[in-house]
Amino acid sequence: MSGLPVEAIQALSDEYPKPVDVHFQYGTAGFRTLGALLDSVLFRVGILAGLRSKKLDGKVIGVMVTASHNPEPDNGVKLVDPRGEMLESSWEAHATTLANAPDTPAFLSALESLVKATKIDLSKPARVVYARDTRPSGGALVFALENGFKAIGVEARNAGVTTTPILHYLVKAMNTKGTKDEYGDDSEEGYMQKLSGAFKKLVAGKAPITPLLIDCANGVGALAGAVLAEHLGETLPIILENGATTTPGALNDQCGADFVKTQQKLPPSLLSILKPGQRACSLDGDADRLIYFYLDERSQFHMLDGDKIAALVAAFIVALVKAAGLEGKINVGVVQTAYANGASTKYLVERLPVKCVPTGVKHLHHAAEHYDVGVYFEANGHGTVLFSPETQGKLASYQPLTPAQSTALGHLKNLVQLINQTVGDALSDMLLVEVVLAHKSYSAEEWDSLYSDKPNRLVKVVVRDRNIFKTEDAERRLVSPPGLQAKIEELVRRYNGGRSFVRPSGTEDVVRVYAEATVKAQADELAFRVAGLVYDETGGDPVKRPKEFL
Ligand SMILES: CC(=O)N[C@H]1[C@@H](OP(=O)(O)O)O[C@H](CO)[C@@H](O)[C@@H]1O
Ligand SMILES: [Mg+2]
Repeated sequence: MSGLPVEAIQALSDEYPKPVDVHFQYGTAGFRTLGALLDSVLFRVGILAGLRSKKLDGKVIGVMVTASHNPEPDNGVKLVDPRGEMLESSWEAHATTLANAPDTPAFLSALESLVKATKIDLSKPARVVYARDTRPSGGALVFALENGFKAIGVEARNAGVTTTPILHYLVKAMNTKGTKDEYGDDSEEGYMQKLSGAFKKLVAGKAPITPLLIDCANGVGALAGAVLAEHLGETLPIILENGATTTPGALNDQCGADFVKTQQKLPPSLLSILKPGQRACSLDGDADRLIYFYLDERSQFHMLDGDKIAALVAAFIVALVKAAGLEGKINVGVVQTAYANGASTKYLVERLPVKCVPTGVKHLHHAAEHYDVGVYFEANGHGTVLFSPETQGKLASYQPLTPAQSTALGHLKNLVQLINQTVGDALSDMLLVEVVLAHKSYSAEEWDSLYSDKPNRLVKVVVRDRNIFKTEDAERRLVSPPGLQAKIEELVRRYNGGRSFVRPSGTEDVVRVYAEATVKAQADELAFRVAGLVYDETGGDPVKRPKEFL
């Protein structure tokens, strides 16, 4: 026997039976499904988090209970590793195995195997910090999680109802506390002070900033946003809309970053509120995604997505590095996915190194770590800027030669404080955007004019088995089913400025088709042609063929 507290686990585990006929999978976003199905998963994740901490010598592990931009009845849970990054991938498989054990004896034996296989010393301490978003199912799920902690013996800290990025911040702050690399005070107040303090220094002496409207997706971003607004005071006047509400079903409904990005339109609740020319942004349900937008003088809606944020920010940092006299000593690079708008990629490659990686924050984050300063954003608004430890060291020891160099160096150092180094963070990214706009005296419209988005269309195709779809070249080409890629290319050639790719979703049981063309109607047509091709070539039922497919 490995020394697991079998009796304690057994007694509690019987209270959380695994629902039959449900297969759980720890995917890119952790476990995510209907909140009502997740009790057993949360209990088991409580134990898993304890074991992960023991494995890492008692370092603090984070647990976040959220389903992000999903509809309100969904919920989910993901683990955060000690530096504030996402769970190591080999443990994703362990999580899946534990969650699917059919009953308590099977669960116990899966635990025994895990402890043995990963050589966990159970006498080590276990420390975890956990939080949840505003979903109604969150309270009961946290209770199940806490029972998991109890069963294995975890020193657990409840961070309450907060954003995903704040939870990541807390994990890193707790693990670096008292060291020379202390990330910040390990409290929400510490997070607020760190961000607002850096922001105030960065905009000192700039023209007053006009009010920014924030659509909080009726979620937890409203709570953190209100605290942040107090810290910022007049330096950034904030108007919070779609705040945390108890209205059932309101979360992410007709609002939030995912709504704006996928619908490419204004949340209806802002129709009578947003004025032409005013800057606005949307957060998602756990405040780790950010999309900006504005109405022009004809009240036309314009969206500034993750690609536009990357372009704005990367160019700004490159200019600062140059102004500080660090050109050639600190290299800035950008990481995107195939979903990045072709116009953004064109804009960026003319200015700095750009890498394309498979979808999923994990891939972007790791690739960004290879640059001195790595800017990464998914088109959907999730991203951040990473300053490597060596770069931070260089900034600390560098001796500027002129006052102008000294000013630029100061800005770079403050950016390191402003930008969440653990994960994409809508509030931190929003402050970053506001800093750049203030420095460049840009309106939203001027920012938008850096480049014009190519018209594009994203379509979902329900197929018999999405596992037959295999890709290469950062998901831009299909290698399986055989022959399909050549047919897609044949279609793409017929469209002016055409680009299209097909990949299986990692979060939904669908295949996604993306298409771009010079003209919007052509982008739509190409997307629906490729969708039709994919459907027909993989045995889609002609009777159920969606009528918009061409
Ligand atoms: C086209 C798209 O937006 N895909 C999203 C979506 O992944 P899929 O694998 O495409 O389902 O969810 C991921 C997790 O939230 C996010 O990282 C990604 O950008
Ligand atoms: Mg999110």
